[in-house]
Parts: sequence; C-alpha cells; structure tokens
Amino acid sequence: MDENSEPNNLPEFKLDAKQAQGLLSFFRSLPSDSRAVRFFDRREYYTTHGENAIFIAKAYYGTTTVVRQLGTGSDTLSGVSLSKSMFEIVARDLLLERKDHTVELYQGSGANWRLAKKASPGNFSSFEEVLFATNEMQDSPVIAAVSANFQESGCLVGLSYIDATGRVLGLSEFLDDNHFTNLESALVALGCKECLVPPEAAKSREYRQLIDVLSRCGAMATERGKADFKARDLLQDVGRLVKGPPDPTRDLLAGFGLAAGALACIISYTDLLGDESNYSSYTIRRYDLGSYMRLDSAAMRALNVMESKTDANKNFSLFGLLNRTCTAGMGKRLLHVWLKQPLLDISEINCRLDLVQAFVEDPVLRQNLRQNLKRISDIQRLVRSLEKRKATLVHVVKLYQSTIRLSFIRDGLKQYEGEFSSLINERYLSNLGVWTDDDHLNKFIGLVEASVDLEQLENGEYMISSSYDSHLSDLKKEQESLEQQIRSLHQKTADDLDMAVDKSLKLEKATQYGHAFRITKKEEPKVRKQLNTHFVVLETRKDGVKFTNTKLRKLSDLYQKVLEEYKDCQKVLVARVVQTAASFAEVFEGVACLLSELDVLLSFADLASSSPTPYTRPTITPSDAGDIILEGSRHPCVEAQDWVNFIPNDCKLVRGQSWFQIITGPNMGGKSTFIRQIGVNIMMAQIGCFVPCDSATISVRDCIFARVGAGDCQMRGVSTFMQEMLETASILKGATDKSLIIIDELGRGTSTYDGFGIAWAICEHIVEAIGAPTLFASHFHELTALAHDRHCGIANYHVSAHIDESNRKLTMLYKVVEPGPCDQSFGIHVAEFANFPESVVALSRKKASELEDFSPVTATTSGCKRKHGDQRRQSDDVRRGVDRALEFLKKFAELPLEGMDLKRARERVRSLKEDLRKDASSCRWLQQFF
Ligand SMILES: Nc1ncnc2c1ncn2[C@@H]1O[C@H](COP(=O)(O)OP(=O)(O)OP(=O)(O)O)[C@@H](O)[C@H]1O
Repeated sequence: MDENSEPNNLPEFKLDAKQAQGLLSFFRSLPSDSRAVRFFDRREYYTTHGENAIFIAKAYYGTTTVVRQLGTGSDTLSGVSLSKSMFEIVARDLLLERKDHTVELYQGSGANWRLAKKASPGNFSSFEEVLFATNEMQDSPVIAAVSANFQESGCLVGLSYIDATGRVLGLSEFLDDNHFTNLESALVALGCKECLVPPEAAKSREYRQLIDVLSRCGAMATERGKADFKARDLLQDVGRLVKGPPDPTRDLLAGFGLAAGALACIISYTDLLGDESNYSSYTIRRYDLGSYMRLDSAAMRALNVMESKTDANKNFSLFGLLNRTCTAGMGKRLLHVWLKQPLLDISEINCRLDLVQAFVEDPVLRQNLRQNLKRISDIQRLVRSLEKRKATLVHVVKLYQSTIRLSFIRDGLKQYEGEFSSLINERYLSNLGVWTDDDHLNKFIGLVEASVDLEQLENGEYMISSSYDSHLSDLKKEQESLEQQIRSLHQKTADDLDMAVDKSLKLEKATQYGHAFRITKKEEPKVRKQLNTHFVVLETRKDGVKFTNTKLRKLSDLYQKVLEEYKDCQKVLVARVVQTAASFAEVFEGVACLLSELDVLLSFADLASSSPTPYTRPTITPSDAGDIILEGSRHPCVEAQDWVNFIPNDCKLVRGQSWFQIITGPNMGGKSTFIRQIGVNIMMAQIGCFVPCDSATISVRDCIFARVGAGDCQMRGVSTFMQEMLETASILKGATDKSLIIIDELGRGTSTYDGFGIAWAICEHIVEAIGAPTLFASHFHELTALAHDRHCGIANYHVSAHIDESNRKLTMLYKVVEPGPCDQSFGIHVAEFANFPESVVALSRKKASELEDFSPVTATTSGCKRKHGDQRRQSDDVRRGVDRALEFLKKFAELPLEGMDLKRARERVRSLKEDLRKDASSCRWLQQFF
C-alpha cells in the first residue's frame, strides 16, 4: 500500500473530547504487558491504542497514516480503528499464525472499561466466535506447562497439557538430556501452541535451552509465578473437571510430582474452573512418550509435514496433500493430530491400512460416503456450544442436518462386502447402529422434527413450530386472527375512503406506531375531510401521510402484545430444546470421533487412488526385524508439482549390508529429495496411509531424526555451523537402532577439513554406536571410503547425471544408482549450465586440477576422479586424525580440573597437548590445528 494512502475500509473514529480523555486515563492505568494487544469494542468497530496502534498500523495496514492522535497538547494517545472483519483477521493472525501475542478485548465507554475477553495462542476458547466466525477451526490449540529439575547428567521434566477441543488433561514425567530432546518430541506430537514456564526461565542457562526448544516448536513461552506451579488443591480441582469416579484420577495424580505442579499451573492460567460447562467433561491421562513415533521440529520441517505460509501451493506439504477431508473442521483437526503422532503399534497401523484398502478397492462406497460427509457440520464444536449454553436453534438444526446423514452413512457401509467387512462392522457399524437407534439420535431427530419449524429454514428463520406447544399454538392462532381482523379493517377503510386496497391505501407496520395506513401526499387532499374527522394523522412526510383510527390502534396494540408473548414463549421453548439437545452430547462426541476418522481415512484412500501412479499398501514389520525396502518410491509432494516429471527410485536399507547409505552426486541431482522421500514414505506408512511406491516393506521406526538445511537459525542468532552441530548432537544423543536418520550435507558450514572430519566421525559413531538405518547425502565423495574401511553395513550410492560431450549439455537423470561414488565431476558443468562466463569456467577447471594435486580432501566433486588408492590414503589420514582428536577431547574432559590448583591443571593440559602435537607430525589432518 502507498505510504500516504489510507485503506478504504478504515472506520471513522467517533470520539468526542470527553470520551477521548476517559479512554486516555483508563489506558494509562493498564499494567504494561509487551505481549498484549488490547482492543476496545466500540460496537460497530474496534480501536487499539498506544504502541499497539503503531504495531497494527505497520503490520496490517502497511502504513502509519491510519494512526490518529487522541487528546490534546502533550497528553495524547495514538489510536487506530479496525472494522469488524479487520479485527477478525488481525485476531486470527495474532493467535493462530504468529503465535507471539496475547489478545485482550475491552468493553465499556468513557473511562469505564472492563476486560471482557482474553486469549493467548494456547488458550483462545473465549475468542472462538471471533476466530472461527467465517473460518473452519482446522487445528486444536494445546497448552502445556513444563517444570524441570536439573541434575548433573540431564534433568527430570514434568510436562502437563490441556487439549480444550478434545477435552483432555495429560501428564507426563521423563528424564531428558540438556537439549530437551524428549520434551521437544512431546511438544511436537501434542501440537503445543503455548507453554507455561517457571519465572527462572529468563535467567538460568538450562532454562534458556528450554525456551529455545519452545521457539523451535513454534510455541509461545509464557512465564508464570513459582506459586502457580504448586499442586495444593489439584486433586479437588481435577476432580471437578474429570468425568467418572474419583479413584482412578487420584491414583493417577499420586504418581506425579513436577507434572502435577505444571497441571495446577495450567488449570489456573486457563481458568478452566471458572466455566461450569467444563465440569465433569474432561478425561485425564498419562502421556507416554513411547506411544508414537517421535519427531522433532527439524524432522517436521525436513519432511514438510505441516503447511507453511511460504508454500507455493497446497501440495508442498504432506498436510496439504493429504487434506481432502470434507467434514467441516473435524477431519482437518484429526489429520493434524495423526500427522504429529505416527503410530508404532503394528496392529493399529494395519487396522488403518485395512480400512484405507477397503475404501481404495470400493470407489462407489467411497463416493457415497464422501457425498454424505460433505454435509456434516463441525459436530464437536456444535456440542461444545450446547454444553456452554451458548447454542441457539441454529446449532441444533445443524446437528439435526448432520444426524440425518448418519443413516445414509450406515447404509453405505453396510453395502460393503469386501475382505474387511468384519472390521468395518466392528469399528463403525456396531456403534452407528446403537447411536442412531430410537433410544439415542432417533430421539434427537424426533425432538427437532417436532419442535423446529423446518419449513421456515428456507427463509433463513429458525423458529419453534407452533404445533410443538399448546400455549405457543394458542398465541399463534390469536396472532393470525388479529392479522385477519387488521386485514379486514384495511379493506373496509379502503372501501370507506373509496381507494384501492394496497395500491392507494397501504397498510404498514412500523416500530414507532405499530400498524398504520399510508397514502401518498398527492392523494391526501381527496380524503382530507375524512382524515380530520375519523382518523388521527400520525406523520406527514415526503413519502406520504400515515394515519390510524381507534380500531386499528387497538388491534395493533393487541397484536404487538401477543407477538411479544409469542416471542417470549419461543425463547423459553428454544432454551428447553437446546437443553434437551445437550443431553445427547456424549453420543455426538462419539459420532464426531467416528466421522472424523472416516473422513481422514477416505482422504488417504482418495489420494492413493487418484495419484497418476497409484500408491501401494506397505507391509509393516516390527522395529527389530525386517528391512526397509521401497521399490519405485517417489516423493509425494515433489511428484505432485505440475512441472515435475518424477523419476522413481528404489531404496533398500538392508541390515548388515546397506543399513547405512552414503549418497553422493552432483548438485541439483536429487540427493535431498531422495533421502527425504524415504522419511516421508515411512512416516506416511506409520500414520496408516498408502505410500507412493510400487512396493514397500517397512520395519517400524520409533523416531525420525533429520538434519537437512540450516533452517531459520540465522534469525535466532545461531550460526549455520552451530545450528548444524546442535541438531546433529541431538541426533547422536537420541537415536537408537530403531530410529531412522536422515542427514543432508553435513559440514557445509565450516572448512572443508573440519567438515569432512566431523562428517566422518559422525558416520562412524552412527554405524558403530547407534546402528540406526541412515541416509547420508554428502558432497564429500571421500566419505565413500568408509564402506571400504573396517565397517560393514555401509553402502555407497550416487545420483546420476549425463553430460553430452558433443554439446556439453548436462542432464540430471535423478536415478539413485548403485554402487559407489559418482565417477565424474559435475560442479563445473553445473556452473556452465548456469551460463557462467567462459573465462570463469576455464579458470575453475585450472584451479580444480591444481587443487587435486595439492589437497588431501577437496570440497569440489573433483575428488571423484582421483585414483582409488590415493583416496584411501587420504581418508585413512583423516580417520586416524579424528580418532586421535576424539581421544584428546575425552582425556581432557576426564581431567578432574575442579580438584586441581591452577599450576597443576596447566601442566596436565600442556602435557596432553604435547602428546597430541607429537602424533600430529604423522597426520596431515591434525596438523591444521597447530
Ligand atoms: N527423482 C526425481 N525426479 C524428478 N525430479 C527430481 C527428482 N529428484 C529431484 N528432482 C528435482 O531436482 C531438484 C533438485 O533436487 P535436490 O534438491 O534433491 O538435489 P540435491 O542433489 O540435493 O541438490 P544440492 O546438492 O544442490 O542440494 C528438485 O527440486 C526437484 O525439482
């Protein structure tokens, strides 16, 4: 927007001097809170003030010309106005996208304002009507609280959370390393949007690591006082919230210390007990870190799991690709959860896969179910409104319209006669049968059909039908009789005045006068005499003369009275219907779960069968048995881009043979895509989805670790190299032989020597100490010597490219071919391909060949050309150097420095250093450090 122009939809500020002064004094009295954006509700529009106003002006209007000054002289306050729709957009962005502010809404006038609503990214239930007035609720906010007890070798973490949409309280306690690896995967799996932390978070070094984890997970950190983390009345509080008998809750809480304190903190922060509709509606559970595949934020990014604002289209992310859900909101929310929580239990995975297979094999059933699911509203949220007593007849009718679809869904599923009919029966039909019977939702249908005037829905009117209640029906009859009498009087008056009814003599109903006759000003002289004698003129305006008489006034007053009574009676009856509808809440919750699951599984089936090359059902084996064999595998998101003609590749991670794979090849050759696609395929399989492969066998992975690209580290003040090392350190600490490791271009952020040494040492550590299947894409071709070294289970692959020597045209083949490293240099060809000037290309060639003669390890791909023996010698040199350096570091770490005086400590360190220097004389790699 032009700096000087103002947006068209900017509401005009209408504050007089007194109001402005009142606001000014109120605003100044508010406690300062840099994260709060405060809005003032002015009925038709909203305003925001002070620094908030400047922030909103810049961030959302793109100009500060929208800022107004209230007050006079030195006592002024900035202000910006927002229309209702702009307010909704801003609130959505602050709470759902940016997740770095809290929002407060004040109501009142002059100097009297009160805080009406408050929301934060993890706790916005009071703002739901604003946030989702016109948009679906696609994700559920989860708020967590963390308390940690630091010990020498790590820490004990107490985590608890509240999922207000699913109405779950969760607790977990676990040991963690100082990178909070376990906590990070739990926060990712829960989709935590905000996390409460103790006050020392800002000061202590250990807690700063925690804040870093929260920022990586996109969760806002909110500090709470120490006293809030005390579980004093927790048992009593939780007892009120949780449904069912108290004993299991008491037993569960007794097993927690830190997490119980954290739970107490969230309950008070979210003021759950302040809303009675929360009572007896929650379930409480222990969250087990080992229930789902663990994914940290780096893996979520590397595998493009969730949508990002920068995605060029929806198929860029797995969520966007899989999201073909059609129920309003519910299916999307469940898909979000499933993507964050891939399964580990083979029978659960197979159960989902069976259902997907059933839907893939029966397109007619799929089509039929979709048609009906499309008409299903967000039952979960509608039920929530019923329970909160915020529901109207509109909510009840939406529930009714969804409910009548259930019998079609049930009948559709009954038609299925394939291999999985008993599963469909057990999982869906038996429940649907009970829920839709005469004791449950058929009763609800009966209630709505008897009570609501369904014919009026077409006119957008939601009314109780008059036949539902005898009093309402009497009032309706009375109203109709009065209408009839008024109509007759209208006719009689027209006859008396010798005017055509409606055409000349109109009958109107206005708020001010009730029923009245109206004629045009032109006709008035014709009947003036009668008007003066038999009628009372109410008003003479341009559009005509309004008049009445005693009879009409009497009838009109009576009509108004009956109408008011009718409305009151409607209100009472609506409240009764809403209350009765709320008694079906539990059944509706079951229905919501079933339908959202069906919705997501149908989406999986749709994607599997509509892709140009259909997906396949993976075979799943336990994590300690079987290999990972993906034949003809593709990256689902890259494949779905219009401009890509995807080349499938095989990946065979075989224990003891090719469990660790080094992938080399030219830039842009498809290395990253290949290694990521293996991670994506495995993850898809474990959420119960078919995979983009010709055939797939997958040994279940408990964790995917990924280190690809430097991400947003610069923005967080961490160097690329440091970020790389931090991510790698957490892989080395957390991975086991049941995990999958994906590493791309490690060591790019430092010197070639260091980078290669680190890459080598890490590969060795993964192979020898961790034993996880690993895909390691690297530009260090010398790494491929690892396979010839003392290790087994390492295989080298390279992506191929073709250079047509006649015209020097470079073609990427994107084929990951076995065996060995690439046998050609492509770096300079790629430069040529990118139209580098000829002189630069020629000089590059010259320098590259000089470097080959001189350097033991080079960063260019020219190393590939060297003779194998030469390459082995250099790799040996680095490997010995790294081993020796690690030994030095180990000895150094073991020195009991705290117990030594300075002189002795210096002597010991000097002696270690001298030993290292001596050994470096026979190792070129080590020499660089002296
Ligand atoms: N199997 C494939 N079939 C078709 N196109 C592919 C395939 N793999 C990758 N590509 C295309 O090639 C581009 C580059 O791939 P990728 O980033 O994986 O290469 P890379 O070898 O990791 O490159 P660099 O070393 O420069 O990071 C991708 O954006 C994609 O468009």
